Amino acid sequence: MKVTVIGAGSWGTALALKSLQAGNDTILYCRRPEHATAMLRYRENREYLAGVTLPPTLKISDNCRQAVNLADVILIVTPSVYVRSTLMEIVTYIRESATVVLCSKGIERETGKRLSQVADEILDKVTDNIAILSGPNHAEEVGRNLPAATVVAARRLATAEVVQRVLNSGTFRVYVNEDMTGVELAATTKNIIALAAGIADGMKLGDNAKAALLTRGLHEMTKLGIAMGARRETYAGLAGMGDLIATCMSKHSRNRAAGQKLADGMTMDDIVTHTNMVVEGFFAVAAVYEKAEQLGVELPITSSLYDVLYHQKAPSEALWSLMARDLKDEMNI
Ligand SMILES: NC(=O)C1=CN([C@@H]2O[C@H](COP(=O)(O)OP(=O)(O)OC[C@H]3O[C@@H](n4cnc5c(N)ncnc54)[C@H](O)[C@@H]3O)[C@@H](O)[C@H]2O)C=CC1
Ligand SMILES: O=C(CO)COP(=O)(O)O
Repeated sequence: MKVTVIGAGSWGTALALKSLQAGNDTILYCRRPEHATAMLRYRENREYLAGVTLPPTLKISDNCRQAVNLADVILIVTPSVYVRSTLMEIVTYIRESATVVLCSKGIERETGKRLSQVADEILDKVTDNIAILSGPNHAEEVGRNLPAATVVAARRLATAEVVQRVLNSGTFRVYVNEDMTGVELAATTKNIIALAAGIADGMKLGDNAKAALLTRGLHEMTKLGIAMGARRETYAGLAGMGDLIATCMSKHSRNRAAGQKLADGMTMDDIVTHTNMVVEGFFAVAAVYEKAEQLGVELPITSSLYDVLYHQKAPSEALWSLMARDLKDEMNI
């Protein structure tokens, strides 16, 4: 198959390598010509995935039309805030009925739409073969060929199965799932819990507190998912519990690291200024908080983070407010 990856950040680069390994003719499209030139010169993405060699068979291009025009499968791997503008840019070049796979983790803040809904809106006349890819997948490990599993969701199983066959290889096991809503929302909300996990690490709250946070975090993720039409079981899968564990425990997670910096007293603006990498949780907290308010769903951890990020509440104060909430039945949704 001809596969084009849009977005040469760390995850786009790792996915392009997986596609190549699975035997596809693969192009990594890069928006900035100077970044494409550097990757071609060094055969390495020094800016976002240093230390991983890009084989000569991986095509690197800064020509959007050429990269998109002939592709059977297009992976969109930009930060979620750029998914709409990226789709608007490529829509005129996409082949009819091509498969478009959204690999970003987030929802659109302005509209509260899931990324697949944004894609439906923009690609309406071109293709309805739209899929979502998510799972416990840090680019630093996938790019170094360590074994990993992921899940692809689509409205029609056949669409997800195309992507499964295209990306599966000996080191990257691809599952399918028909619950697009659940996979997308789990991918978005686990980043919020990872920020909180980073705060817990930064405050040295211990393993018991972190385990409680992940468990109640998964409950909160599931609660929002069910309110928005997701299946509960998806949250026990790779995109739910799997990615929650990977992101909350990993030294690679930018969201967890950002939480740790919040606990050390840095503000969200300071953190964003000091990194070229995306911290999706920052966008997700605001987008999910607003969505939950509209739906009347109570999300205590998300609301606490909203106060920390947007109302300068001290993380310690947010923690003690969470501990002092009304007593509950664990299983109440
Ligand atoms: N890094 C990882 O391990 C994983 C990341 N993801 C998701 O993939 C998405 C992309 O993340 P990363 O590859 O980590 O990004 P990154 O933080 O490594 O790189 C930032 C990316 O943003 C792009 N960018 C900056 N300004 C842009 C604009 N105006 N328009 C389009 N693109 C622009 C850059 O070219 C670069 O590709 C995110 O939604 C992230 O949550 C998902 C799984 C794993
Ligand atoms: O989604 C990811 C791992 O599955 C990447 O997480 P971070 O953005 O926190 O690094």
